[in-house]
Formats: sequence, structure tokens, C-alpha cells
Amino acid sequence: MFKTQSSKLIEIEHLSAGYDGKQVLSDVNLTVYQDDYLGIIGPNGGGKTTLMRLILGLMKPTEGTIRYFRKVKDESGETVLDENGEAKVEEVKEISMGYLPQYNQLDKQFPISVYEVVLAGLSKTKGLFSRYTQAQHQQVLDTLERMQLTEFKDRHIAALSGGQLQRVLLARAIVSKPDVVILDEPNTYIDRRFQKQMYEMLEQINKECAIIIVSHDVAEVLNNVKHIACVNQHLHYHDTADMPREKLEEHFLNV
Ligand SMILES: Nc1ncnc2c1ncn2[C@@H]1O[C@H](COP(=O)(O)OP(=O)(O)OP(=O)(O)O)[C@@H](O)[C@H]1O
Repeated sequence: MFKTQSSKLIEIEHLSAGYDGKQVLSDVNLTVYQDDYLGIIGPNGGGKTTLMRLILGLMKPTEGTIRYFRKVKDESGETVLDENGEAKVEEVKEISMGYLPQYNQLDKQFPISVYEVVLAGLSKTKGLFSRYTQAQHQQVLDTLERMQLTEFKDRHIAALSGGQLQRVLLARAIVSKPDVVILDEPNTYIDRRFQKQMYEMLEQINKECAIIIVSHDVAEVLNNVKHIACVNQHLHYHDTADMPREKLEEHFLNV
């Protein structure tokens, strides 16, 4: 089993939020760590996507705070450690986040190629009127290679299988080397045969950044994540290393 004791990346305290005066999340507290792999599970309409939208800054809470932290580096670029030997962090206004949206939020007919989709993952790092640099184009090519997508580079996204499209969107989410990748129901893109491959890719990605994955596939999520949070207006949190797998399944399979 995994064990994480690393520095915080996102800290959520006493967060409440909703739509049109109807409360969807109440008094949510959650810490996401720098090298975290956090699974978010819960019933339909429980507030999982809402929590992701809040973390991404796409909507504002009615109460509570979300704070972001970055590792402190010295002049030579080395991470500074605190008294416990953990990376020292400082609060920052924002961190970089890659996002893989739910399948049903996607317009597959939008006229855009695989290369352009992945390049769009760098749009935040480019000035509004400036062009992408040679290095940024190379970054796209490297990411396509890593995701085994080079042969589909010029293909229209409507002409991809679900698994290929999922890899393209994952490539877009990681191309900027973000601090955290947020995946909302990534399994809806693929059939079960490809799930193993997806989790292997995520394990590799987790060596470089934190991952938050929303999923209905409780058993599969429990197999892969370091921490698990069950969201149903309130949030219940568990360290998967602290609880036997059977207990977690018993606890969560019926949510
Ligand atoms: N834009 C919106 N306007 C009004 N109500 C919304 C909006 N988005 C979500 N809701 C409502 O908020 C509640 C939580 O929705 P949310 O999408 O966060 O749940 P979820 O846990 O992600 O659900 P699912 O597992 O079905 O994707 C639901 O009752 C939903 O109908």
C-alpha cells in the first residue's frame, strides 16, 4: 500500500457552495498533497463535479476558502526542506492545473486536429497575441510521443476511438507540466479493456504531478489511489494505506 506524507498543494477549509440558492456542498474540508493521487467517489448529484469546478476556480464558494501552495526553491532551483524533512511550501495565488472534462461535455464535431487539441493545453503559457515558440511545439510533439499518439497527430478528433480521444485529452491536460491533473470520469471514454492501460499511464504521470480523479468505478479507484474522498454534500476522507481494502470496499461500494 502507498503512504503519502508530503507537503500540501491545495487546502480547502469549511467550503460550502451551490446553485441558485440550493446548497450542494456543505462545510467541506480537504487537503491535496504535492504528490497526491486522490480518488473522488460518491453518488450521482453528490457534488463531485462541483468540487472540481471550485478547485479549478470556475465557480466561487458561498463560504470557506481554497488555498494553493507551491514548493519553495533556493537560488539553484533545489527544493527547500522544512524541519521535518518535507518540502517547504508557500501560499500562492494560483497553481497550474490540467483538466480532463467529462465525456458528455465535449463537442466531438468541433473542427480541430489532435495536434491542435494538445497545443491548446499550452494556451495559458502563451501571451494573448504572441505565437507558440519552437520549444512549445516540441513539447507538444514529445507529449504526443509519450501518449503513443504521434501517428494520429493530424487526424480530426471526430475520427478517433474513445480510447484514443481519452489519450488526446490526457495529453492536453499534462502538456504544460501542471502541478495537478484533474480527471472527471475518465473511464466514460473507454471500455473496460482499456482501463488497465489508463491506470498505468496515470501511475507514470503521478511521478511528476498530483492527480485528482473523479470516478464511479469504486473498486478500480481503490486499487490505484493514495487517498479517497466520498462526496455527498459532505466529504468523508480516507487514507487508503490506513484502512484494509475490504473495509474500504464495504464502506464505499454501495455509495
Ligand atoms: N450549472 C448548474 N446549475 C444548477 N444546478 C446544478 C448545476 N450543475 C450541477 N447542478 C446540481 O448540483 C448537484 C451536484 O451536481 P454535480 O454535477 O456536482 O454532481 P456529481 O457528484 O458530479 O454528479 P454525477 O456523478 O452525476 O456526475 C446536482 O443536484 C446538480 O443537478
